[in-house]
Amino acid sequence: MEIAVVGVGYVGLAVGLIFGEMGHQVTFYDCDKEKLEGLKQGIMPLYEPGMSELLNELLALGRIKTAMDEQNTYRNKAMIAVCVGTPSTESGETDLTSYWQVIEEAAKAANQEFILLIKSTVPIGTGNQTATYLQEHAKDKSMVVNNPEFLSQGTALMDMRKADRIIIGTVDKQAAAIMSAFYAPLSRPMLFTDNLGAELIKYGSNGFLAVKLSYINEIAKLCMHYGADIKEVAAGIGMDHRIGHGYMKAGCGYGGSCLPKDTHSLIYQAAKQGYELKSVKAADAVNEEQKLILLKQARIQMQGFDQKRIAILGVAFKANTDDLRCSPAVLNIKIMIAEGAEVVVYDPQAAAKLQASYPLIKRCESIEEGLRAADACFIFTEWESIQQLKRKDFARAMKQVLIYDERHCLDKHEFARNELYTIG
Ligand SMILES: NC(=O)c1ccc[n+]([C@@H]2O[C@H](COP(=O)([O-])OP(=O)(O)OC[C@H]3O[C@@H](n4cnc5c(N)ncnc54)[C@H](O)[C@@H]3O)[C@@H](O)[C@H]2O)c1
Ligand SMILES: O=c1ccn([C@@H]2O[C@H](COP(=O)(O)OP(=O)(O)O[C@H]3O[C@H](CO)[C@@H](O)[C@H](O)[C@H]3O)[C@@H](O)[C@H]2O)c(=O)[nH]1
Repeated sequence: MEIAVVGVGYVGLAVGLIFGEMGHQVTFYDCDKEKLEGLKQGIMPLYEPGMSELLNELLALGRIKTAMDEQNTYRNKAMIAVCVGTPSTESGETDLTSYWQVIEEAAKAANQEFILLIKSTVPIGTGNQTATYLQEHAKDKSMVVNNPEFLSQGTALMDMRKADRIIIGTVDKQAAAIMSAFYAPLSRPMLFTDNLGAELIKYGSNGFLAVKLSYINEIAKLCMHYGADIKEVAAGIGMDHRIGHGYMKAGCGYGGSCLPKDTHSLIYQAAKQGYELKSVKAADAVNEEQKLILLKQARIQMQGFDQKRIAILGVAFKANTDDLRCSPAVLNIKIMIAEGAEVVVYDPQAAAKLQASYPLIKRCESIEEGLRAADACFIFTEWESIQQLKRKDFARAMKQVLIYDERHCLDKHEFARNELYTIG
């Protein structure tokens, strides 16, 4: 099938590369032409494990093209996958400017029947509005399918190949049949629903994950009070098959481009229906507090951050990505700098991006260099190389062993009580 993938961010690239791997002809398009120029030469605009290799493999097979204009993007395509960003505004409302721009362009330029595949996360009702718009502006040419994406950054390709479920949201029987055949080679469970159902499944899933994580984070705070170990407590709770072990790692809360944005959007959308979504609001409030628990503790223990050298290990919002969007590390670093700290950052993928936005930050090429002569160390991202660290690695480099491990990376049994602090 000839497919256009519009928006080459974390989702667009994963979608395009997996569709290419499935044997389809993929044309990438983005308003950022630099990204497209790079892609053409096999250069990834972002870091995601396995993508660079797959891109170059598919380029060599001739399955990937890039288009520099709308005509080459939308003409002669049987499917148009919309993967542009849908950020939330201050109020929580979703900004759909990019999304509608793509729909309008597609309606104008498409010259044959196509499936409009909505991969971007869009507010409930957007699929139906899109169908109405395309009915008027691309008559008899289009079928709208909400096919929300559930990949997580860092494992994007595998999450698509081994998806827990593929949701096909459409009222068009022909489109449902096409999508069923399209995804059949992946042999994953499929659920067919209408557009509204698919949109609610996407927001409902992220809302649920946020609630689950904030719940275990609150139990972690109780553990702090009692002196219990949250890792053991979470393991025991998760052994109940109705609860499970996923999304049970307590720490400095959820960041990234999705959970914060999608929970805010869900709360906003519910409020517009006159409904207060109390559980998700509570999860959001817990998450806000969670990000600063250890900073507040450190501020007291260190008698302020002024003129203290603080080593930061990991700034990405999670391991195996270079993404800094809503990263708890960034918020903490900004506060430390404002309070006079000298901040030294190590992150194998995201440090350069951070330094570009905050030139006051010193970037290190190695963990050892970051820890050298530090008064304290904060761990914000569970990179493999950070999880492997031992007490001696800190002891030989730092002024003293004082670690705030926001992600439970280290083995607490190696450290004295006043050397290592965690949330729970
Ligand atoms: N990142 C994730 O893990 C993830 C997972 C599932 C769903 N989603 C959803 O997928 C969508 C994309 O997320 P992302 O993280 O890939 O975003 P991103 O910011 O990484 O990428 C979006 C891309 O769209 C491009 N773009 C913006 N406006 C455009 C336009 N008018 N025409 C062409 N290109 C345009 C941008 O230049 C950018 O390259 C969002 O709706 C998000 O909520 C994201
Ligand atoms: O047990 C856990 C799991 C996650 N997190 C944090 O939660 C945030 C989000 O993590 P994760 O869900 O793994 O990453 P995302 O790439 O943001 O993926 C989420 O958001 C995507 C966009 O909607 C969805 O597609 C995915 O299903 C959903 O997991 C990160 O800050 C993690 O550190 C924890 O603190 N503890």
